[in-house]
Amino acid sequence: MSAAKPTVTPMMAQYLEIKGNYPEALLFYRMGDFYEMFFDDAVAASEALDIALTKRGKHDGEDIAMCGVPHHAAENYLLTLIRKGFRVAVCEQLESPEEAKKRGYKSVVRRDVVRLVTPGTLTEDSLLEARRNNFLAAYIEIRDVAGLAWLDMSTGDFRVMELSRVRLGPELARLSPSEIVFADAQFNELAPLAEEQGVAVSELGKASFDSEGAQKRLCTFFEVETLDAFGQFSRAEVSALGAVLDYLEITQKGKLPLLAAPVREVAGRVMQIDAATRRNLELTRSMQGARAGSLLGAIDRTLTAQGARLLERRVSSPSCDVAEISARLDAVSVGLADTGFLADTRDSLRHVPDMERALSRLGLERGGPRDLASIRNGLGKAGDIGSNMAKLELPTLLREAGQKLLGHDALVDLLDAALVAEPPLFARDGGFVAAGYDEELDASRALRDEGRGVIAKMQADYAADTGIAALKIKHNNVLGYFIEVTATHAEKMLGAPLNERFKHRQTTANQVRFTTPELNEMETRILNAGGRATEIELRIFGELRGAILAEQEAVFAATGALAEIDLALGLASIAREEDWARPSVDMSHALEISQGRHPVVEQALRRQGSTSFVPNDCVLAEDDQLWLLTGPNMAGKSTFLRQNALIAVLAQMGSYVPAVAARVGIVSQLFSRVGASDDLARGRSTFMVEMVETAAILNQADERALVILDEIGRGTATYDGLSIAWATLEHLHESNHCRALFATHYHEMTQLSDKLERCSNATVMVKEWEGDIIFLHEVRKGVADRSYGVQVAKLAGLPESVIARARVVLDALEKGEREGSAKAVIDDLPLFSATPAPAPVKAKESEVEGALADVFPDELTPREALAVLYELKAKMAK
Ligand SMILES: Nc1ncnc2c1ncn2[C@@H]1O[C@H](COP(=O)(O)OP(=O)(O)OP(=O)(O)O)[C@@H](O)[C@H]1O
Repeated sequence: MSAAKPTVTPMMAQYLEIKGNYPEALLFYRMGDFYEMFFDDAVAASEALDIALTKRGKHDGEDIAMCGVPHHAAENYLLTLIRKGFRVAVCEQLESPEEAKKRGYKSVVRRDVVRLVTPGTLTEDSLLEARRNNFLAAYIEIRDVAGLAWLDMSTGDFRVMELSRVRLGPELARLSPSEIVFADAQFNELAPLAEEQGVAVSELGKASFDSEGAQKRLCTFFEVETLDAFGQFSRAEVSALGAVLDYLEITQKGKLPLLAAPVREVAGRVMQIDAATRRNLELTRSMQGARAGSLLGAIDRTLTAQGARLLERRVSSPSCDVAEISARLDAVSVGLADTGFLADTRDSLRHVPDMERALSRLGLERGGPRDLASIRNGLGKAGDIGSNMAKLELPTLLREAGQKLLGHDALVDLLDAALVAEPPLFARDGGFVAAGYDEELDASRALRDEGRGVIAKMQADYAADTGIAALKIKHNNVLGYFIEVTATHAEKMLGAPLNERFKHRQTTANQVRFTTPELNEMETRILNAGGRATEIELRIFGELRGAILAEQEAVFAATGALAEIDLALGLASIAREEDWARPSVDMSHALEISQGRHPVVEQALRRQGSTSFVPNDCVLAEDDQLWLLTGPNMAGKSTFLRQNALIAVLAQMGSYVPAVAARVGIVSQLFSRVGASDDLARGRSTFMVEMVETAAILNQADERALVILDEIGRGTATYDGLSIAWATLEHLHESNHCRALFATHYHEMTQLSDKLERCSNATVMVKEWEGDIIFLHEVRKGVADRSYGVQVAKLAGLPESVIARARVVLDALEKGEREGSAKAVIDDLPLFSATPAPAPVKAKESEVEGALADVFPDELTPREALAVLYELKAKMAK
């Protein structure tokens, strides 16, 4: 007796075979109008998507878990799954069930995966953030050299650079790709580096990274004999570029997007900023991870998605090239000088859609009629902007950008003539080609619409002939057109003489359905006309798409130019709104900022309606490179430190800066560290993190570096901390020779300025008034007299008894220090409870308080209340 053979249905066999090729991904298996998932995929997806888990048949005697999502709503589900870290293999039906049946009664519909959806390979607007690039990267180490290539598939931007392992983290922080691909042999070692920064990791076999294969792949793709046409690439760079391309081939199943020729980025061309510094300075994300509250959020006045993406790239990668920076600044200055140009151009930019992404979807055969319309509208506006710019005297960057906007008239005219104003999303629905564009289409549409009119007339005639007023002609996908009456009229319709004319088709619970030969004939005519219309529209869609793709390079150039113009004018707008100044950028070692402000804090203070921001100077020069900043807590030390770093970033990205004047000698590396910030996620103690980060600075900072250190050393015991801070400052001065701003609470360190010739002291001023402190937020050369920590604690609402006790302990400690033995004095201190609470310092009653004491609000009329308010305000002003 043989054991019952496990039965696998042909469909399940097909499923298992396809799934076997994509073990890492969830398989979306198309069945009719649904994508179904089975087995473990179903369990994982139902949990991630919060949808019902059901069963379908058995496999090896076990129930098969199943869940599904409707095909038309798949994008939303895909988004959720990708966000939750899944990859999804989309498996479609490649033929209709009828076609399958022709091959034999039991044939299963042919299916295969048409696309592997991963975080780095998205192109749909609904799956992407419009204002951010979505990069896919590949990294490979070949001996001591590594190559990093990255690509935004939705815009076609393709870049590569050579680097060493230590630079991988900082570069990932700069680019923040969504996904990175490593070679399988290096995967385990490298994946944690990327995952630490929230980048999804994927692996590819050795062959994908093989430099010879990669070279061939790239040449074939770009249709060139050798890559030299694009520049000189090292082996590692070619490998990384080739791997990106291979990953696209694998995930897109051969349908490759439009890619710009690869551009080599040279190390040293942009300011190096590591991950911790980016976080700390909140360049593109605030500490909470949002765009709002970051430098990027505060300065973004761009109006197009492509402009916003360019802005983020610029903020992330400030330039080190003086000529490039000046060219960008020239462009911004035009926007400030010519307000008419600024306003007109920005009005047009407001209507420019995301052409970059529309173009890449069209390239991938994923586009729809709206993408055609985006190109039409975008190029149309581009033409307006371009011809306006052609009339003006403009600096090089804007002049060249303006030229790229022109010359698209033929394409715009074609699209204008062919498309309706607001086309539908999907080509298959038809209705996007404008009337009058194609004669045959117009004729088919007329026939189809006429047919619909004839049906309406038929319904009226049948109702009259049968005497059944409620008779209707309806349509569904199963029966096509049919005549429907309620069950109450069934007898009449089924009996003579009507049964001669009306053929019964279906009886449902409440209705009976019929047809007639005339109706059948009409239906065929309508279907043919409708089908023909759709066919023609799809053909026209293909032609329009072809016409756009034939000019893809010029269209890409136009989108790039629009981004550049939008960015320059966006920066001009913020400079105007916030009264910023044009920085002078040169190759000196200066950082001279006159009346600088912190762009984000200044805006926040204004929003809160509190005091206005106090501007401050910072003058670092060849002979005064290090400022040691002391001052009470809350005085504004951190704000001052950061604002100077941000001004350097802004200046070098080509923006005006929040200051009255600024001179920035190119900063090649920017470091910013704050003492004792927690990094529990990485499992390192606070102090350890602080030291690891400080070590990185001391080992790397060169003469062009700008280093911002905020209370380094505070994470450990006082004397250890002081010693480390001391030695760090000495090292910066003696070995790194870089510019640095160093904030500390260790007043002992202020003596260092006597010893270190290029180091000086600065302090943030406060005023003491009747036992309280008033923050002036003014930075001056000199030394803070003390910390005022106790006063700040009082402001924070520490209990009065604790404040009093702290004062006593502080006095004793200071006295001990003066007398050389803190311990002896502390031993003499009476215990907490024994300390008599000193009488609270009674502040003198102010004039306003005196006047207020005499006011009884309940007895005032509104007018009197207003008068009192004016009076009080006048007293305050005295
Ligand atoms: N120049 C300024 N003008 C107006 N307000 C300021 C200025 N600088 C700082 N502030 C305000 O003071 C607050 C404290 O500033 P900041 O955190 O820089 O102080 P700090 O000296 O670094 O304090 P701590 O030593 O406690 O870290 C800020 O949140 C800001 O609202």
